[in-house]
Amino acid sequence: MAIVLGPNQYGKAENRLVTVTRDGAVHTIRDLTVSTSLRGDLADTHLTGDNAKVLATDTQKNTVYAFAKQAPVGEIEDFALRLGRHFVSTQEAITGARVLIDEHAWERIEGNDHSFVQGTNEKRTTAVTIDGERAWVVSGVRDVVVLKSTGSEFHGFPRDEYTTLQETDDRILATSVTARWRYQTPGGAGDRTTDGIDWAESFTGIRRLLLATFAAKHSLSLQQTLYAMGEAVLEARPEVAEVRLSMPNKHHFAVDLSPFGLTNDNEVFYAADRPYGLIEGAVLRDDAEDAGSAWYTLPSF
Ligand SMILES: O=c1[nH]c(=O)c2[nH]c(=O)[nH]c2[nH]1
Repeated sequence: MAIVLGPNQYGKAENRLVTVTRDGAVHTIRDLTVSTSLRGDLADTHLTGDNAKVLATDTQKNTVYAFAKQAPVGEIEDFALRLGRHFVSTQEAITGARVLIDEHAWERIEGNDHSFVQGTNEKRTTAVTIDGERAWVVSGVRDVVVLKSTGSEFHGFPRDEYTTLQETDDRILATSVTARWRYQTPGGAGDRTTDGIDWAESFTGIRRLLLATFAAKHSLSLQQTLYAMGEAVLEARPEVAEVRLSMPNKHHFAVDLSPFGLTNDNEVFYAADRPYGLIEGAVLRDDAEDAGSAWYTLPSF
């Protein structure tokens, strides 16, 4: 029996980066959380503590801030690709990189050039993986809290000795959507670029589709809604190979008001925060190109 080093990566997690761009008096801010991880020939540091091949996580952090100064950050996908390719092309021992970016939404306060409000906790995300010459881009959205007050049923499930849940043909359906979608590489599996995609337009279109489908789909289960949301994206967006969704069922229980001599016709609910059903799944094209390392170590999937 021998003990060997398994897969590993290392980097600086959750660098908080805020940029201000000035166009005269009008300021624009960007607010990102950037995590970098490097992979490669890193056995020495693990086995003997020889750090000759270890680009310090502190250096990785500094690179994030220096890059933000040297060129406009642009779309988070482009920024992540630039960072990942930089590490892989400048460090001989580093053969792969993973860059995660979450973008926090700020809205301008009406009528003011330099004041902003964080109106939602929602984040636009990307997870870029570089492996040698290849790049995968998995973008997404997190913490999109949605609720429909009708158009949701849940019945027909098995009843065993522990089942107490009542069947319902009208309930509140609420969830906090985490979605990630894997982009096809335009030239197929051998293509080293994903640079032909309009990331901002794609993000806006996909987000709109996810919300519109949640709203319009009459739901017999959150699982059915999840599949419909992924299917809608794949039907409309040829640039996407696969969609993965994680959707907690934020239960709303009708309160029993009978002790007070009152009826409750689906009007008064207790919004429970835990436990919650956790519904997760992937929807993909059956001819999707191989995912390679696109999802490897990604949180939640
Ligand atoms: O949409 C639902 N899916 C389930 O799997 C489930 N389980 C449960 O208790 N309620 C629900 N609702």
